[in-house]
Amino acid sequence: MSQSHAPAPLLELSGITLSFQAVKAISDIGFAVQPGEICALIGPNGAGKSSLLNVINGVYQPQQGSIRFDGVVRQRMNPHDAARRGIARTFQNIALFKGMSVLDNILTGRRLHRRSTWLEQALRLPRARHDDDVQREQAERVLAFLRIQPWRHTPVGTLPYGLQKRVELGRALAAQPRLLLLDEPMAGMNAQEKQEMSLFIRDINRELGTTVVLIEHDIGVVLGLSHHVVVLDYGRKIGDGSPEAVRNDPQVLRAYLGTRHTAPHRQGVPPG
Ligand SMILES: Nc1ncnc2c1ncn2[C@@H]1O[C@H](COP(=O)(O)OP(=O)(O)OP(=O)(O)O)[C@@H](O)[C@H]1O
Repeated sequence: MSQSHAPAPLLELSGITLSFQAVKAISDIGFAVQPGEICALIGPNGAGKSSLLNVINGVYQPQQGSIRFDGVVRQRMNPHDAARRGIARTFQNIALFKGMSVLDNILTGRRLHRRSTWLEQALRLPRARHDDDVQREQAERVLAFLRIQPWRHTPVGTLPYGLQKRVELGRALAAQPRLLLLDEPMAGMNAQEKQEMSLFIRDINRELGTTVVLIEHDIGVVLGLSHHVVVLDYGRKIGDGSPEAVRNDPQVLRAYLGTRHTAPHRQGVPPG
């Protein structure tokens, strides 16, 4: 007798509830992210999207619920543990070292992969020098992948906004994550920059096999890029499915798509 087994989700949230004193940011939310998918979290301002990313990478501890990542269930995890287990993220407001070069910012994403001790580094021992070479080589790969080599020695703060967002993506990518959390990676970009960023995210997903959870307000981008969409409204999940299913869900249309944000088909990347 043959049995078919669906692959285990890489990430599974169940019953997540998070309150900030009187404000219930997230109420009883559960969903699963399959390995290799791009999952978009959408919803109006204040719906709880960023809070949910902060729960996934351990910045916030939910009062209820559990998170299973890569088969291990946990109630509590700090961002350092999350990073060690393969979860990297970018932030809504760029969080780079503005005075440092692009390369040095990317290298900060390699911190967890260093094998030499601080003493070996301070004494410039051969092991530390070898470690530097390895990290630098990996950083150069990221620069090439995101086509930001021409700016490798440029201080990040002097770059245009769209490039800074790309460097932030690069720093997260340098950690070689299994799960990449992107908080509004295209916020504030013009149509061409959004298109470029969408294509980089797609390449990361397809070529490197990285699973992605992203928050995005531009519905055209979301529908063109993602395999799976989760819709939040007032801290509750009101939709969960393929982009086609979600786009036709009357409850979602009522709460979100038809009213407060860009209509479908207006912008975004062409279908894959
Ligand atoms: N640190 C905090 N302290 C108190 N309340 C918070 C905190 N963070 C978020 N909230 C509240 O939780 C709710 C959800 O906020 P959250 O930022 O997660 O929403 P969002 O969907 O990401 O919104 P946006 O699209 O505007 O970024 C909001 O009512 C917000 O005011």
